[in-house]
Amino acid sequence: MEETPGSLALENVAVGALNAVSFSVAPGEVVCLSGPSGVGKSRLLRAVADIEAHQGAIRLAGEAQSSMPAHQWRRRVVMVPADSQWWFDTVAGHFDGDLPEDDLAALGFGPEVAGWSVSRLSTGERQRLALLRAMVLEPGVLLLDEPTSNLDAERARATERWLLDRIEARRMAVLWVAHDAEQIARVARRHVRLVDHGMEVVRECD
Ligand SMILES: Nc1ncnc2c1ncn2[C@@H]1O[C@H](COP(=O)(O)OP(=O)(O)OP(=O)(O)O)[C@@H](O)[C@H]1O
Repeated sequence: MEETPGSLALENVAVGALNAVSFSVAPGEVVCLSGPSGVGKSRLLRAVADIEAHQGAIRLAGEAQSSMPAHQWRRRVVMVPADSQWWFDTVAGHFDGDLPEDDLAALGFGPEVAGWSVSRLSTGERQRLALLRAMVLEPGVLLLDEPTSNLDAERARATERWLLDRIEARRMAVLWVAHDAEQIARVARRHVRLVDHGMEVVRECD
């Protein structure tokens, strides 16, 4: 398999009912993952994040997941699940240091959001703040599980632009689960569709 230096590579990964999933994602590239409900998209992301048991090889910049302590892998490979978890009372408690104001503004927040109680956040607010929380960690790989699913169309487009801008600037390799064909066409040049027990590459441009 062709592998760009620094890329995320999956080779014959098997998790749950999925088998033989092989592809790679270059730094700064977004690859979309789609497929019917229950096919295993979230489980595949969890396998890449090293939080779900799986078979096959997963490498980042040539280093195997299996050769690295999990906490070290998870510093470099960060997942934003569809339902984010929050542990502290306030938004600020989940960030080291100040929340970056330009990112907050791009996501539709003012600086006061830092002091907000997590319990008051709407689903869409939680979703956007979970994306920011992951982004400020500056991982090498970002795993996004339907990152705009709880947002209205206008906010979804603004969040999508912010994500693409930061992904390109920080050269992250990104796996992005999406259902909307128009969003997939906007954000990714490559699209991997998971099907019963495996995968097919739907679209690949140079
Ligand atoms: N820990 C687990 N053990 C056994 N089966 C599981 C586990 N987690 C998920 N599953 C099952 O594996 C299948 C794939 O789940 P997954 O959450 O990856 O689907 P998905 O493709 O992300 O679906 P959706 O689009 O609905 O979110 C489902 O049938 C689910 O019930």
